[in-house]
Amino acid sequence: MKLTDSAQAAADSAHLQPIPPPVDRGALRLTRSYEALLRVLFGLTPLVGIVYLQLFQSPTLTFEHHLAHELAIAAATGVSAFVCWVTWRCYLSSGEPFLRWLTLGFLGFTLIYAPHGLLTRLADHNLSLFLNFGPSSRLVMVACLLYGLLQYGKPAERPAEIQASGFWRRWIAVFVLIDLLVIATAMLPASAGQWIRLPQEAAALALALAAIALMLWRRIDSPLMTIYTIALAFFAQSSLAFFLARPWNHQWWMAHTVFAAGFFVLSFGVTRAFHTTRAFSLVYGQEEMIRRLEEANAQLRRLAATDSLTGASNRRHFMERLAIEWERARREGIPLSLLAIDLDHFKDVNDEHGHQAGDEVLRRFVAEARTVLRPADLLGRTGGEEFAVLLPDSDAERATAVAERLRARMADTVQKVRTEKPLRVTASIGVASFGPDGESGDKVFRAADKRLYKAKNQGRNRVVGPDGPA
Ligand SMILES: Nc1nc2c(ncn2[C@@H]2O[C@H](COP(=O)(O)OP(=O)(O)OP(=O)(O)O)[C@@H](O)[C@H]2O)c(=O)[nH]1
Repeated sequence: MKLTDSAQAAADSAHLQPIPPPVDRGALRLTRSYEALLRVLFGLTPLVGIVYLQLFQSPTLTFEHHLAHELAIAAATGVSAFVCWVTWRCYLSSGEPFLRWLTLGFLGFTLIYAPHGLLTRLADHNLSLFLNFGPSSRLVMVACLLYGLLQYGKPAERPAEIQASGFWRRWIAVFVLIDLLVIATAMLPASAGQWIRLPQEAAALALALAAIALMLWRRIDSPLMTIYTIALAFFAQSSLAFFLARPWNHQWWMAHTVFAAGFFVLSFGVTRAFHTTRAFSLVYGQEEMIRRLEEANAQLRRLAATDSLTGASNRRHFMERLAIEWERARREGIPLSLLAIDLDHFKDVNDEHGHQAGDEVLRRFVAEARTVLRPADLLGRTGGEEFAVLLPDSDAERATAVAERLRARMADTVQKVRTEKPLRVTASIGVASFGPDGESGDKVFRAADKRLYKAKNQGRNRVVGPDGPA
């Protein structure tokens, strides 16, 4: 990647190490593939533990410890309530629709998961009442994460309006209703418990896999969304482990741990967003950041070089280019010429038709001039209604011919610029060349200006070159 001039200058002035030059394509492809593999391997790490326990755990080994479970669920609920609040703050700040659904996912999880801890002691009497809050909370959360993903990249919305519409209240009511539903279904015969728990676990697993597939399909790979995918992979594997587990056995505890790990990874992403842009889609990777900085730099340089009214080069940029082109012309022994242009009786346009009409005439002049000039020629606005053209690789004769074409184009152009009557604005042009008229930009400019005023004095709407009127 080439470091732009201004980025280089900024790096130099701050005594920073410049960005290293690009590495060869082969090495880049290899390291990128390895990085992709690392993500996959890291995302699938829990699977090793899950498969190991499935193959080798003793069916009689369990760890039934109610207090440990209560403490773990209390901590999980507390952390998820906190992360829900941070996500909500991000949403309020950025209005990113994705964050609305992420907040909702955490909110649903918190409200539905809490009774799972609170009712631990009932495990011996009604297993479903204790157990089934878990799969319901995971299913709700993953469904919100998937729906949020469908909202990813959509334009920001107004959080205050969403709040006023009763969105949050409605959903809190839905989550409380789900809690009541879990309680109601727990009253069914004990054998029904598994038929309620397992399909939910399977659905949570399927939705998490669908979300991962969607991420890959949409090729979303910003740093925070990579974290999001890894969290989804962990949630999917925790649902798998819960599916395979029996209450209190090691696979069951393993499933809790895998879910917690996914949760921690995701909440790390949330705090990253909170500390930076408060929008998941606006936290960029380093490579993208550098590309965006370079684009912004280029845009700034373009703006700094351009006259905002007409789009022609401004005086400063024109003079800079003049020095560069003159240096090149001298080195390579090629001709270089300059036109000094002034619109005729422009004051009258302003006085009779207004300043806005005058502005339009200036813009129109630049548009017309561009149709006459080559891409290599540089058109600059050097004053109010004064312009100049730098003509590389053109001697006085050729430059005079270009000037004449430009003059004729203006004289033939009838302008309809917010005026009742169409008007015609002509131009007077002075031509000078580097070498015959001087060896510096100043001298050549003065020569062209002198001829321009000669053109004015001779009646305007004409071109004066080194040999007199064209
Ligand atoms: N609309 C508009 N007018 C401008 C702008 N910059 C300068 N002018 C006007 O351009 C006019 C220049 O007038 P003069 O220098 O007297 O020249 P002129 O009327 O063109 O007469 P000659 O050059 O002698 O043909 C002034 O009225 C300025 O106010 C601009 O950006 N927009």
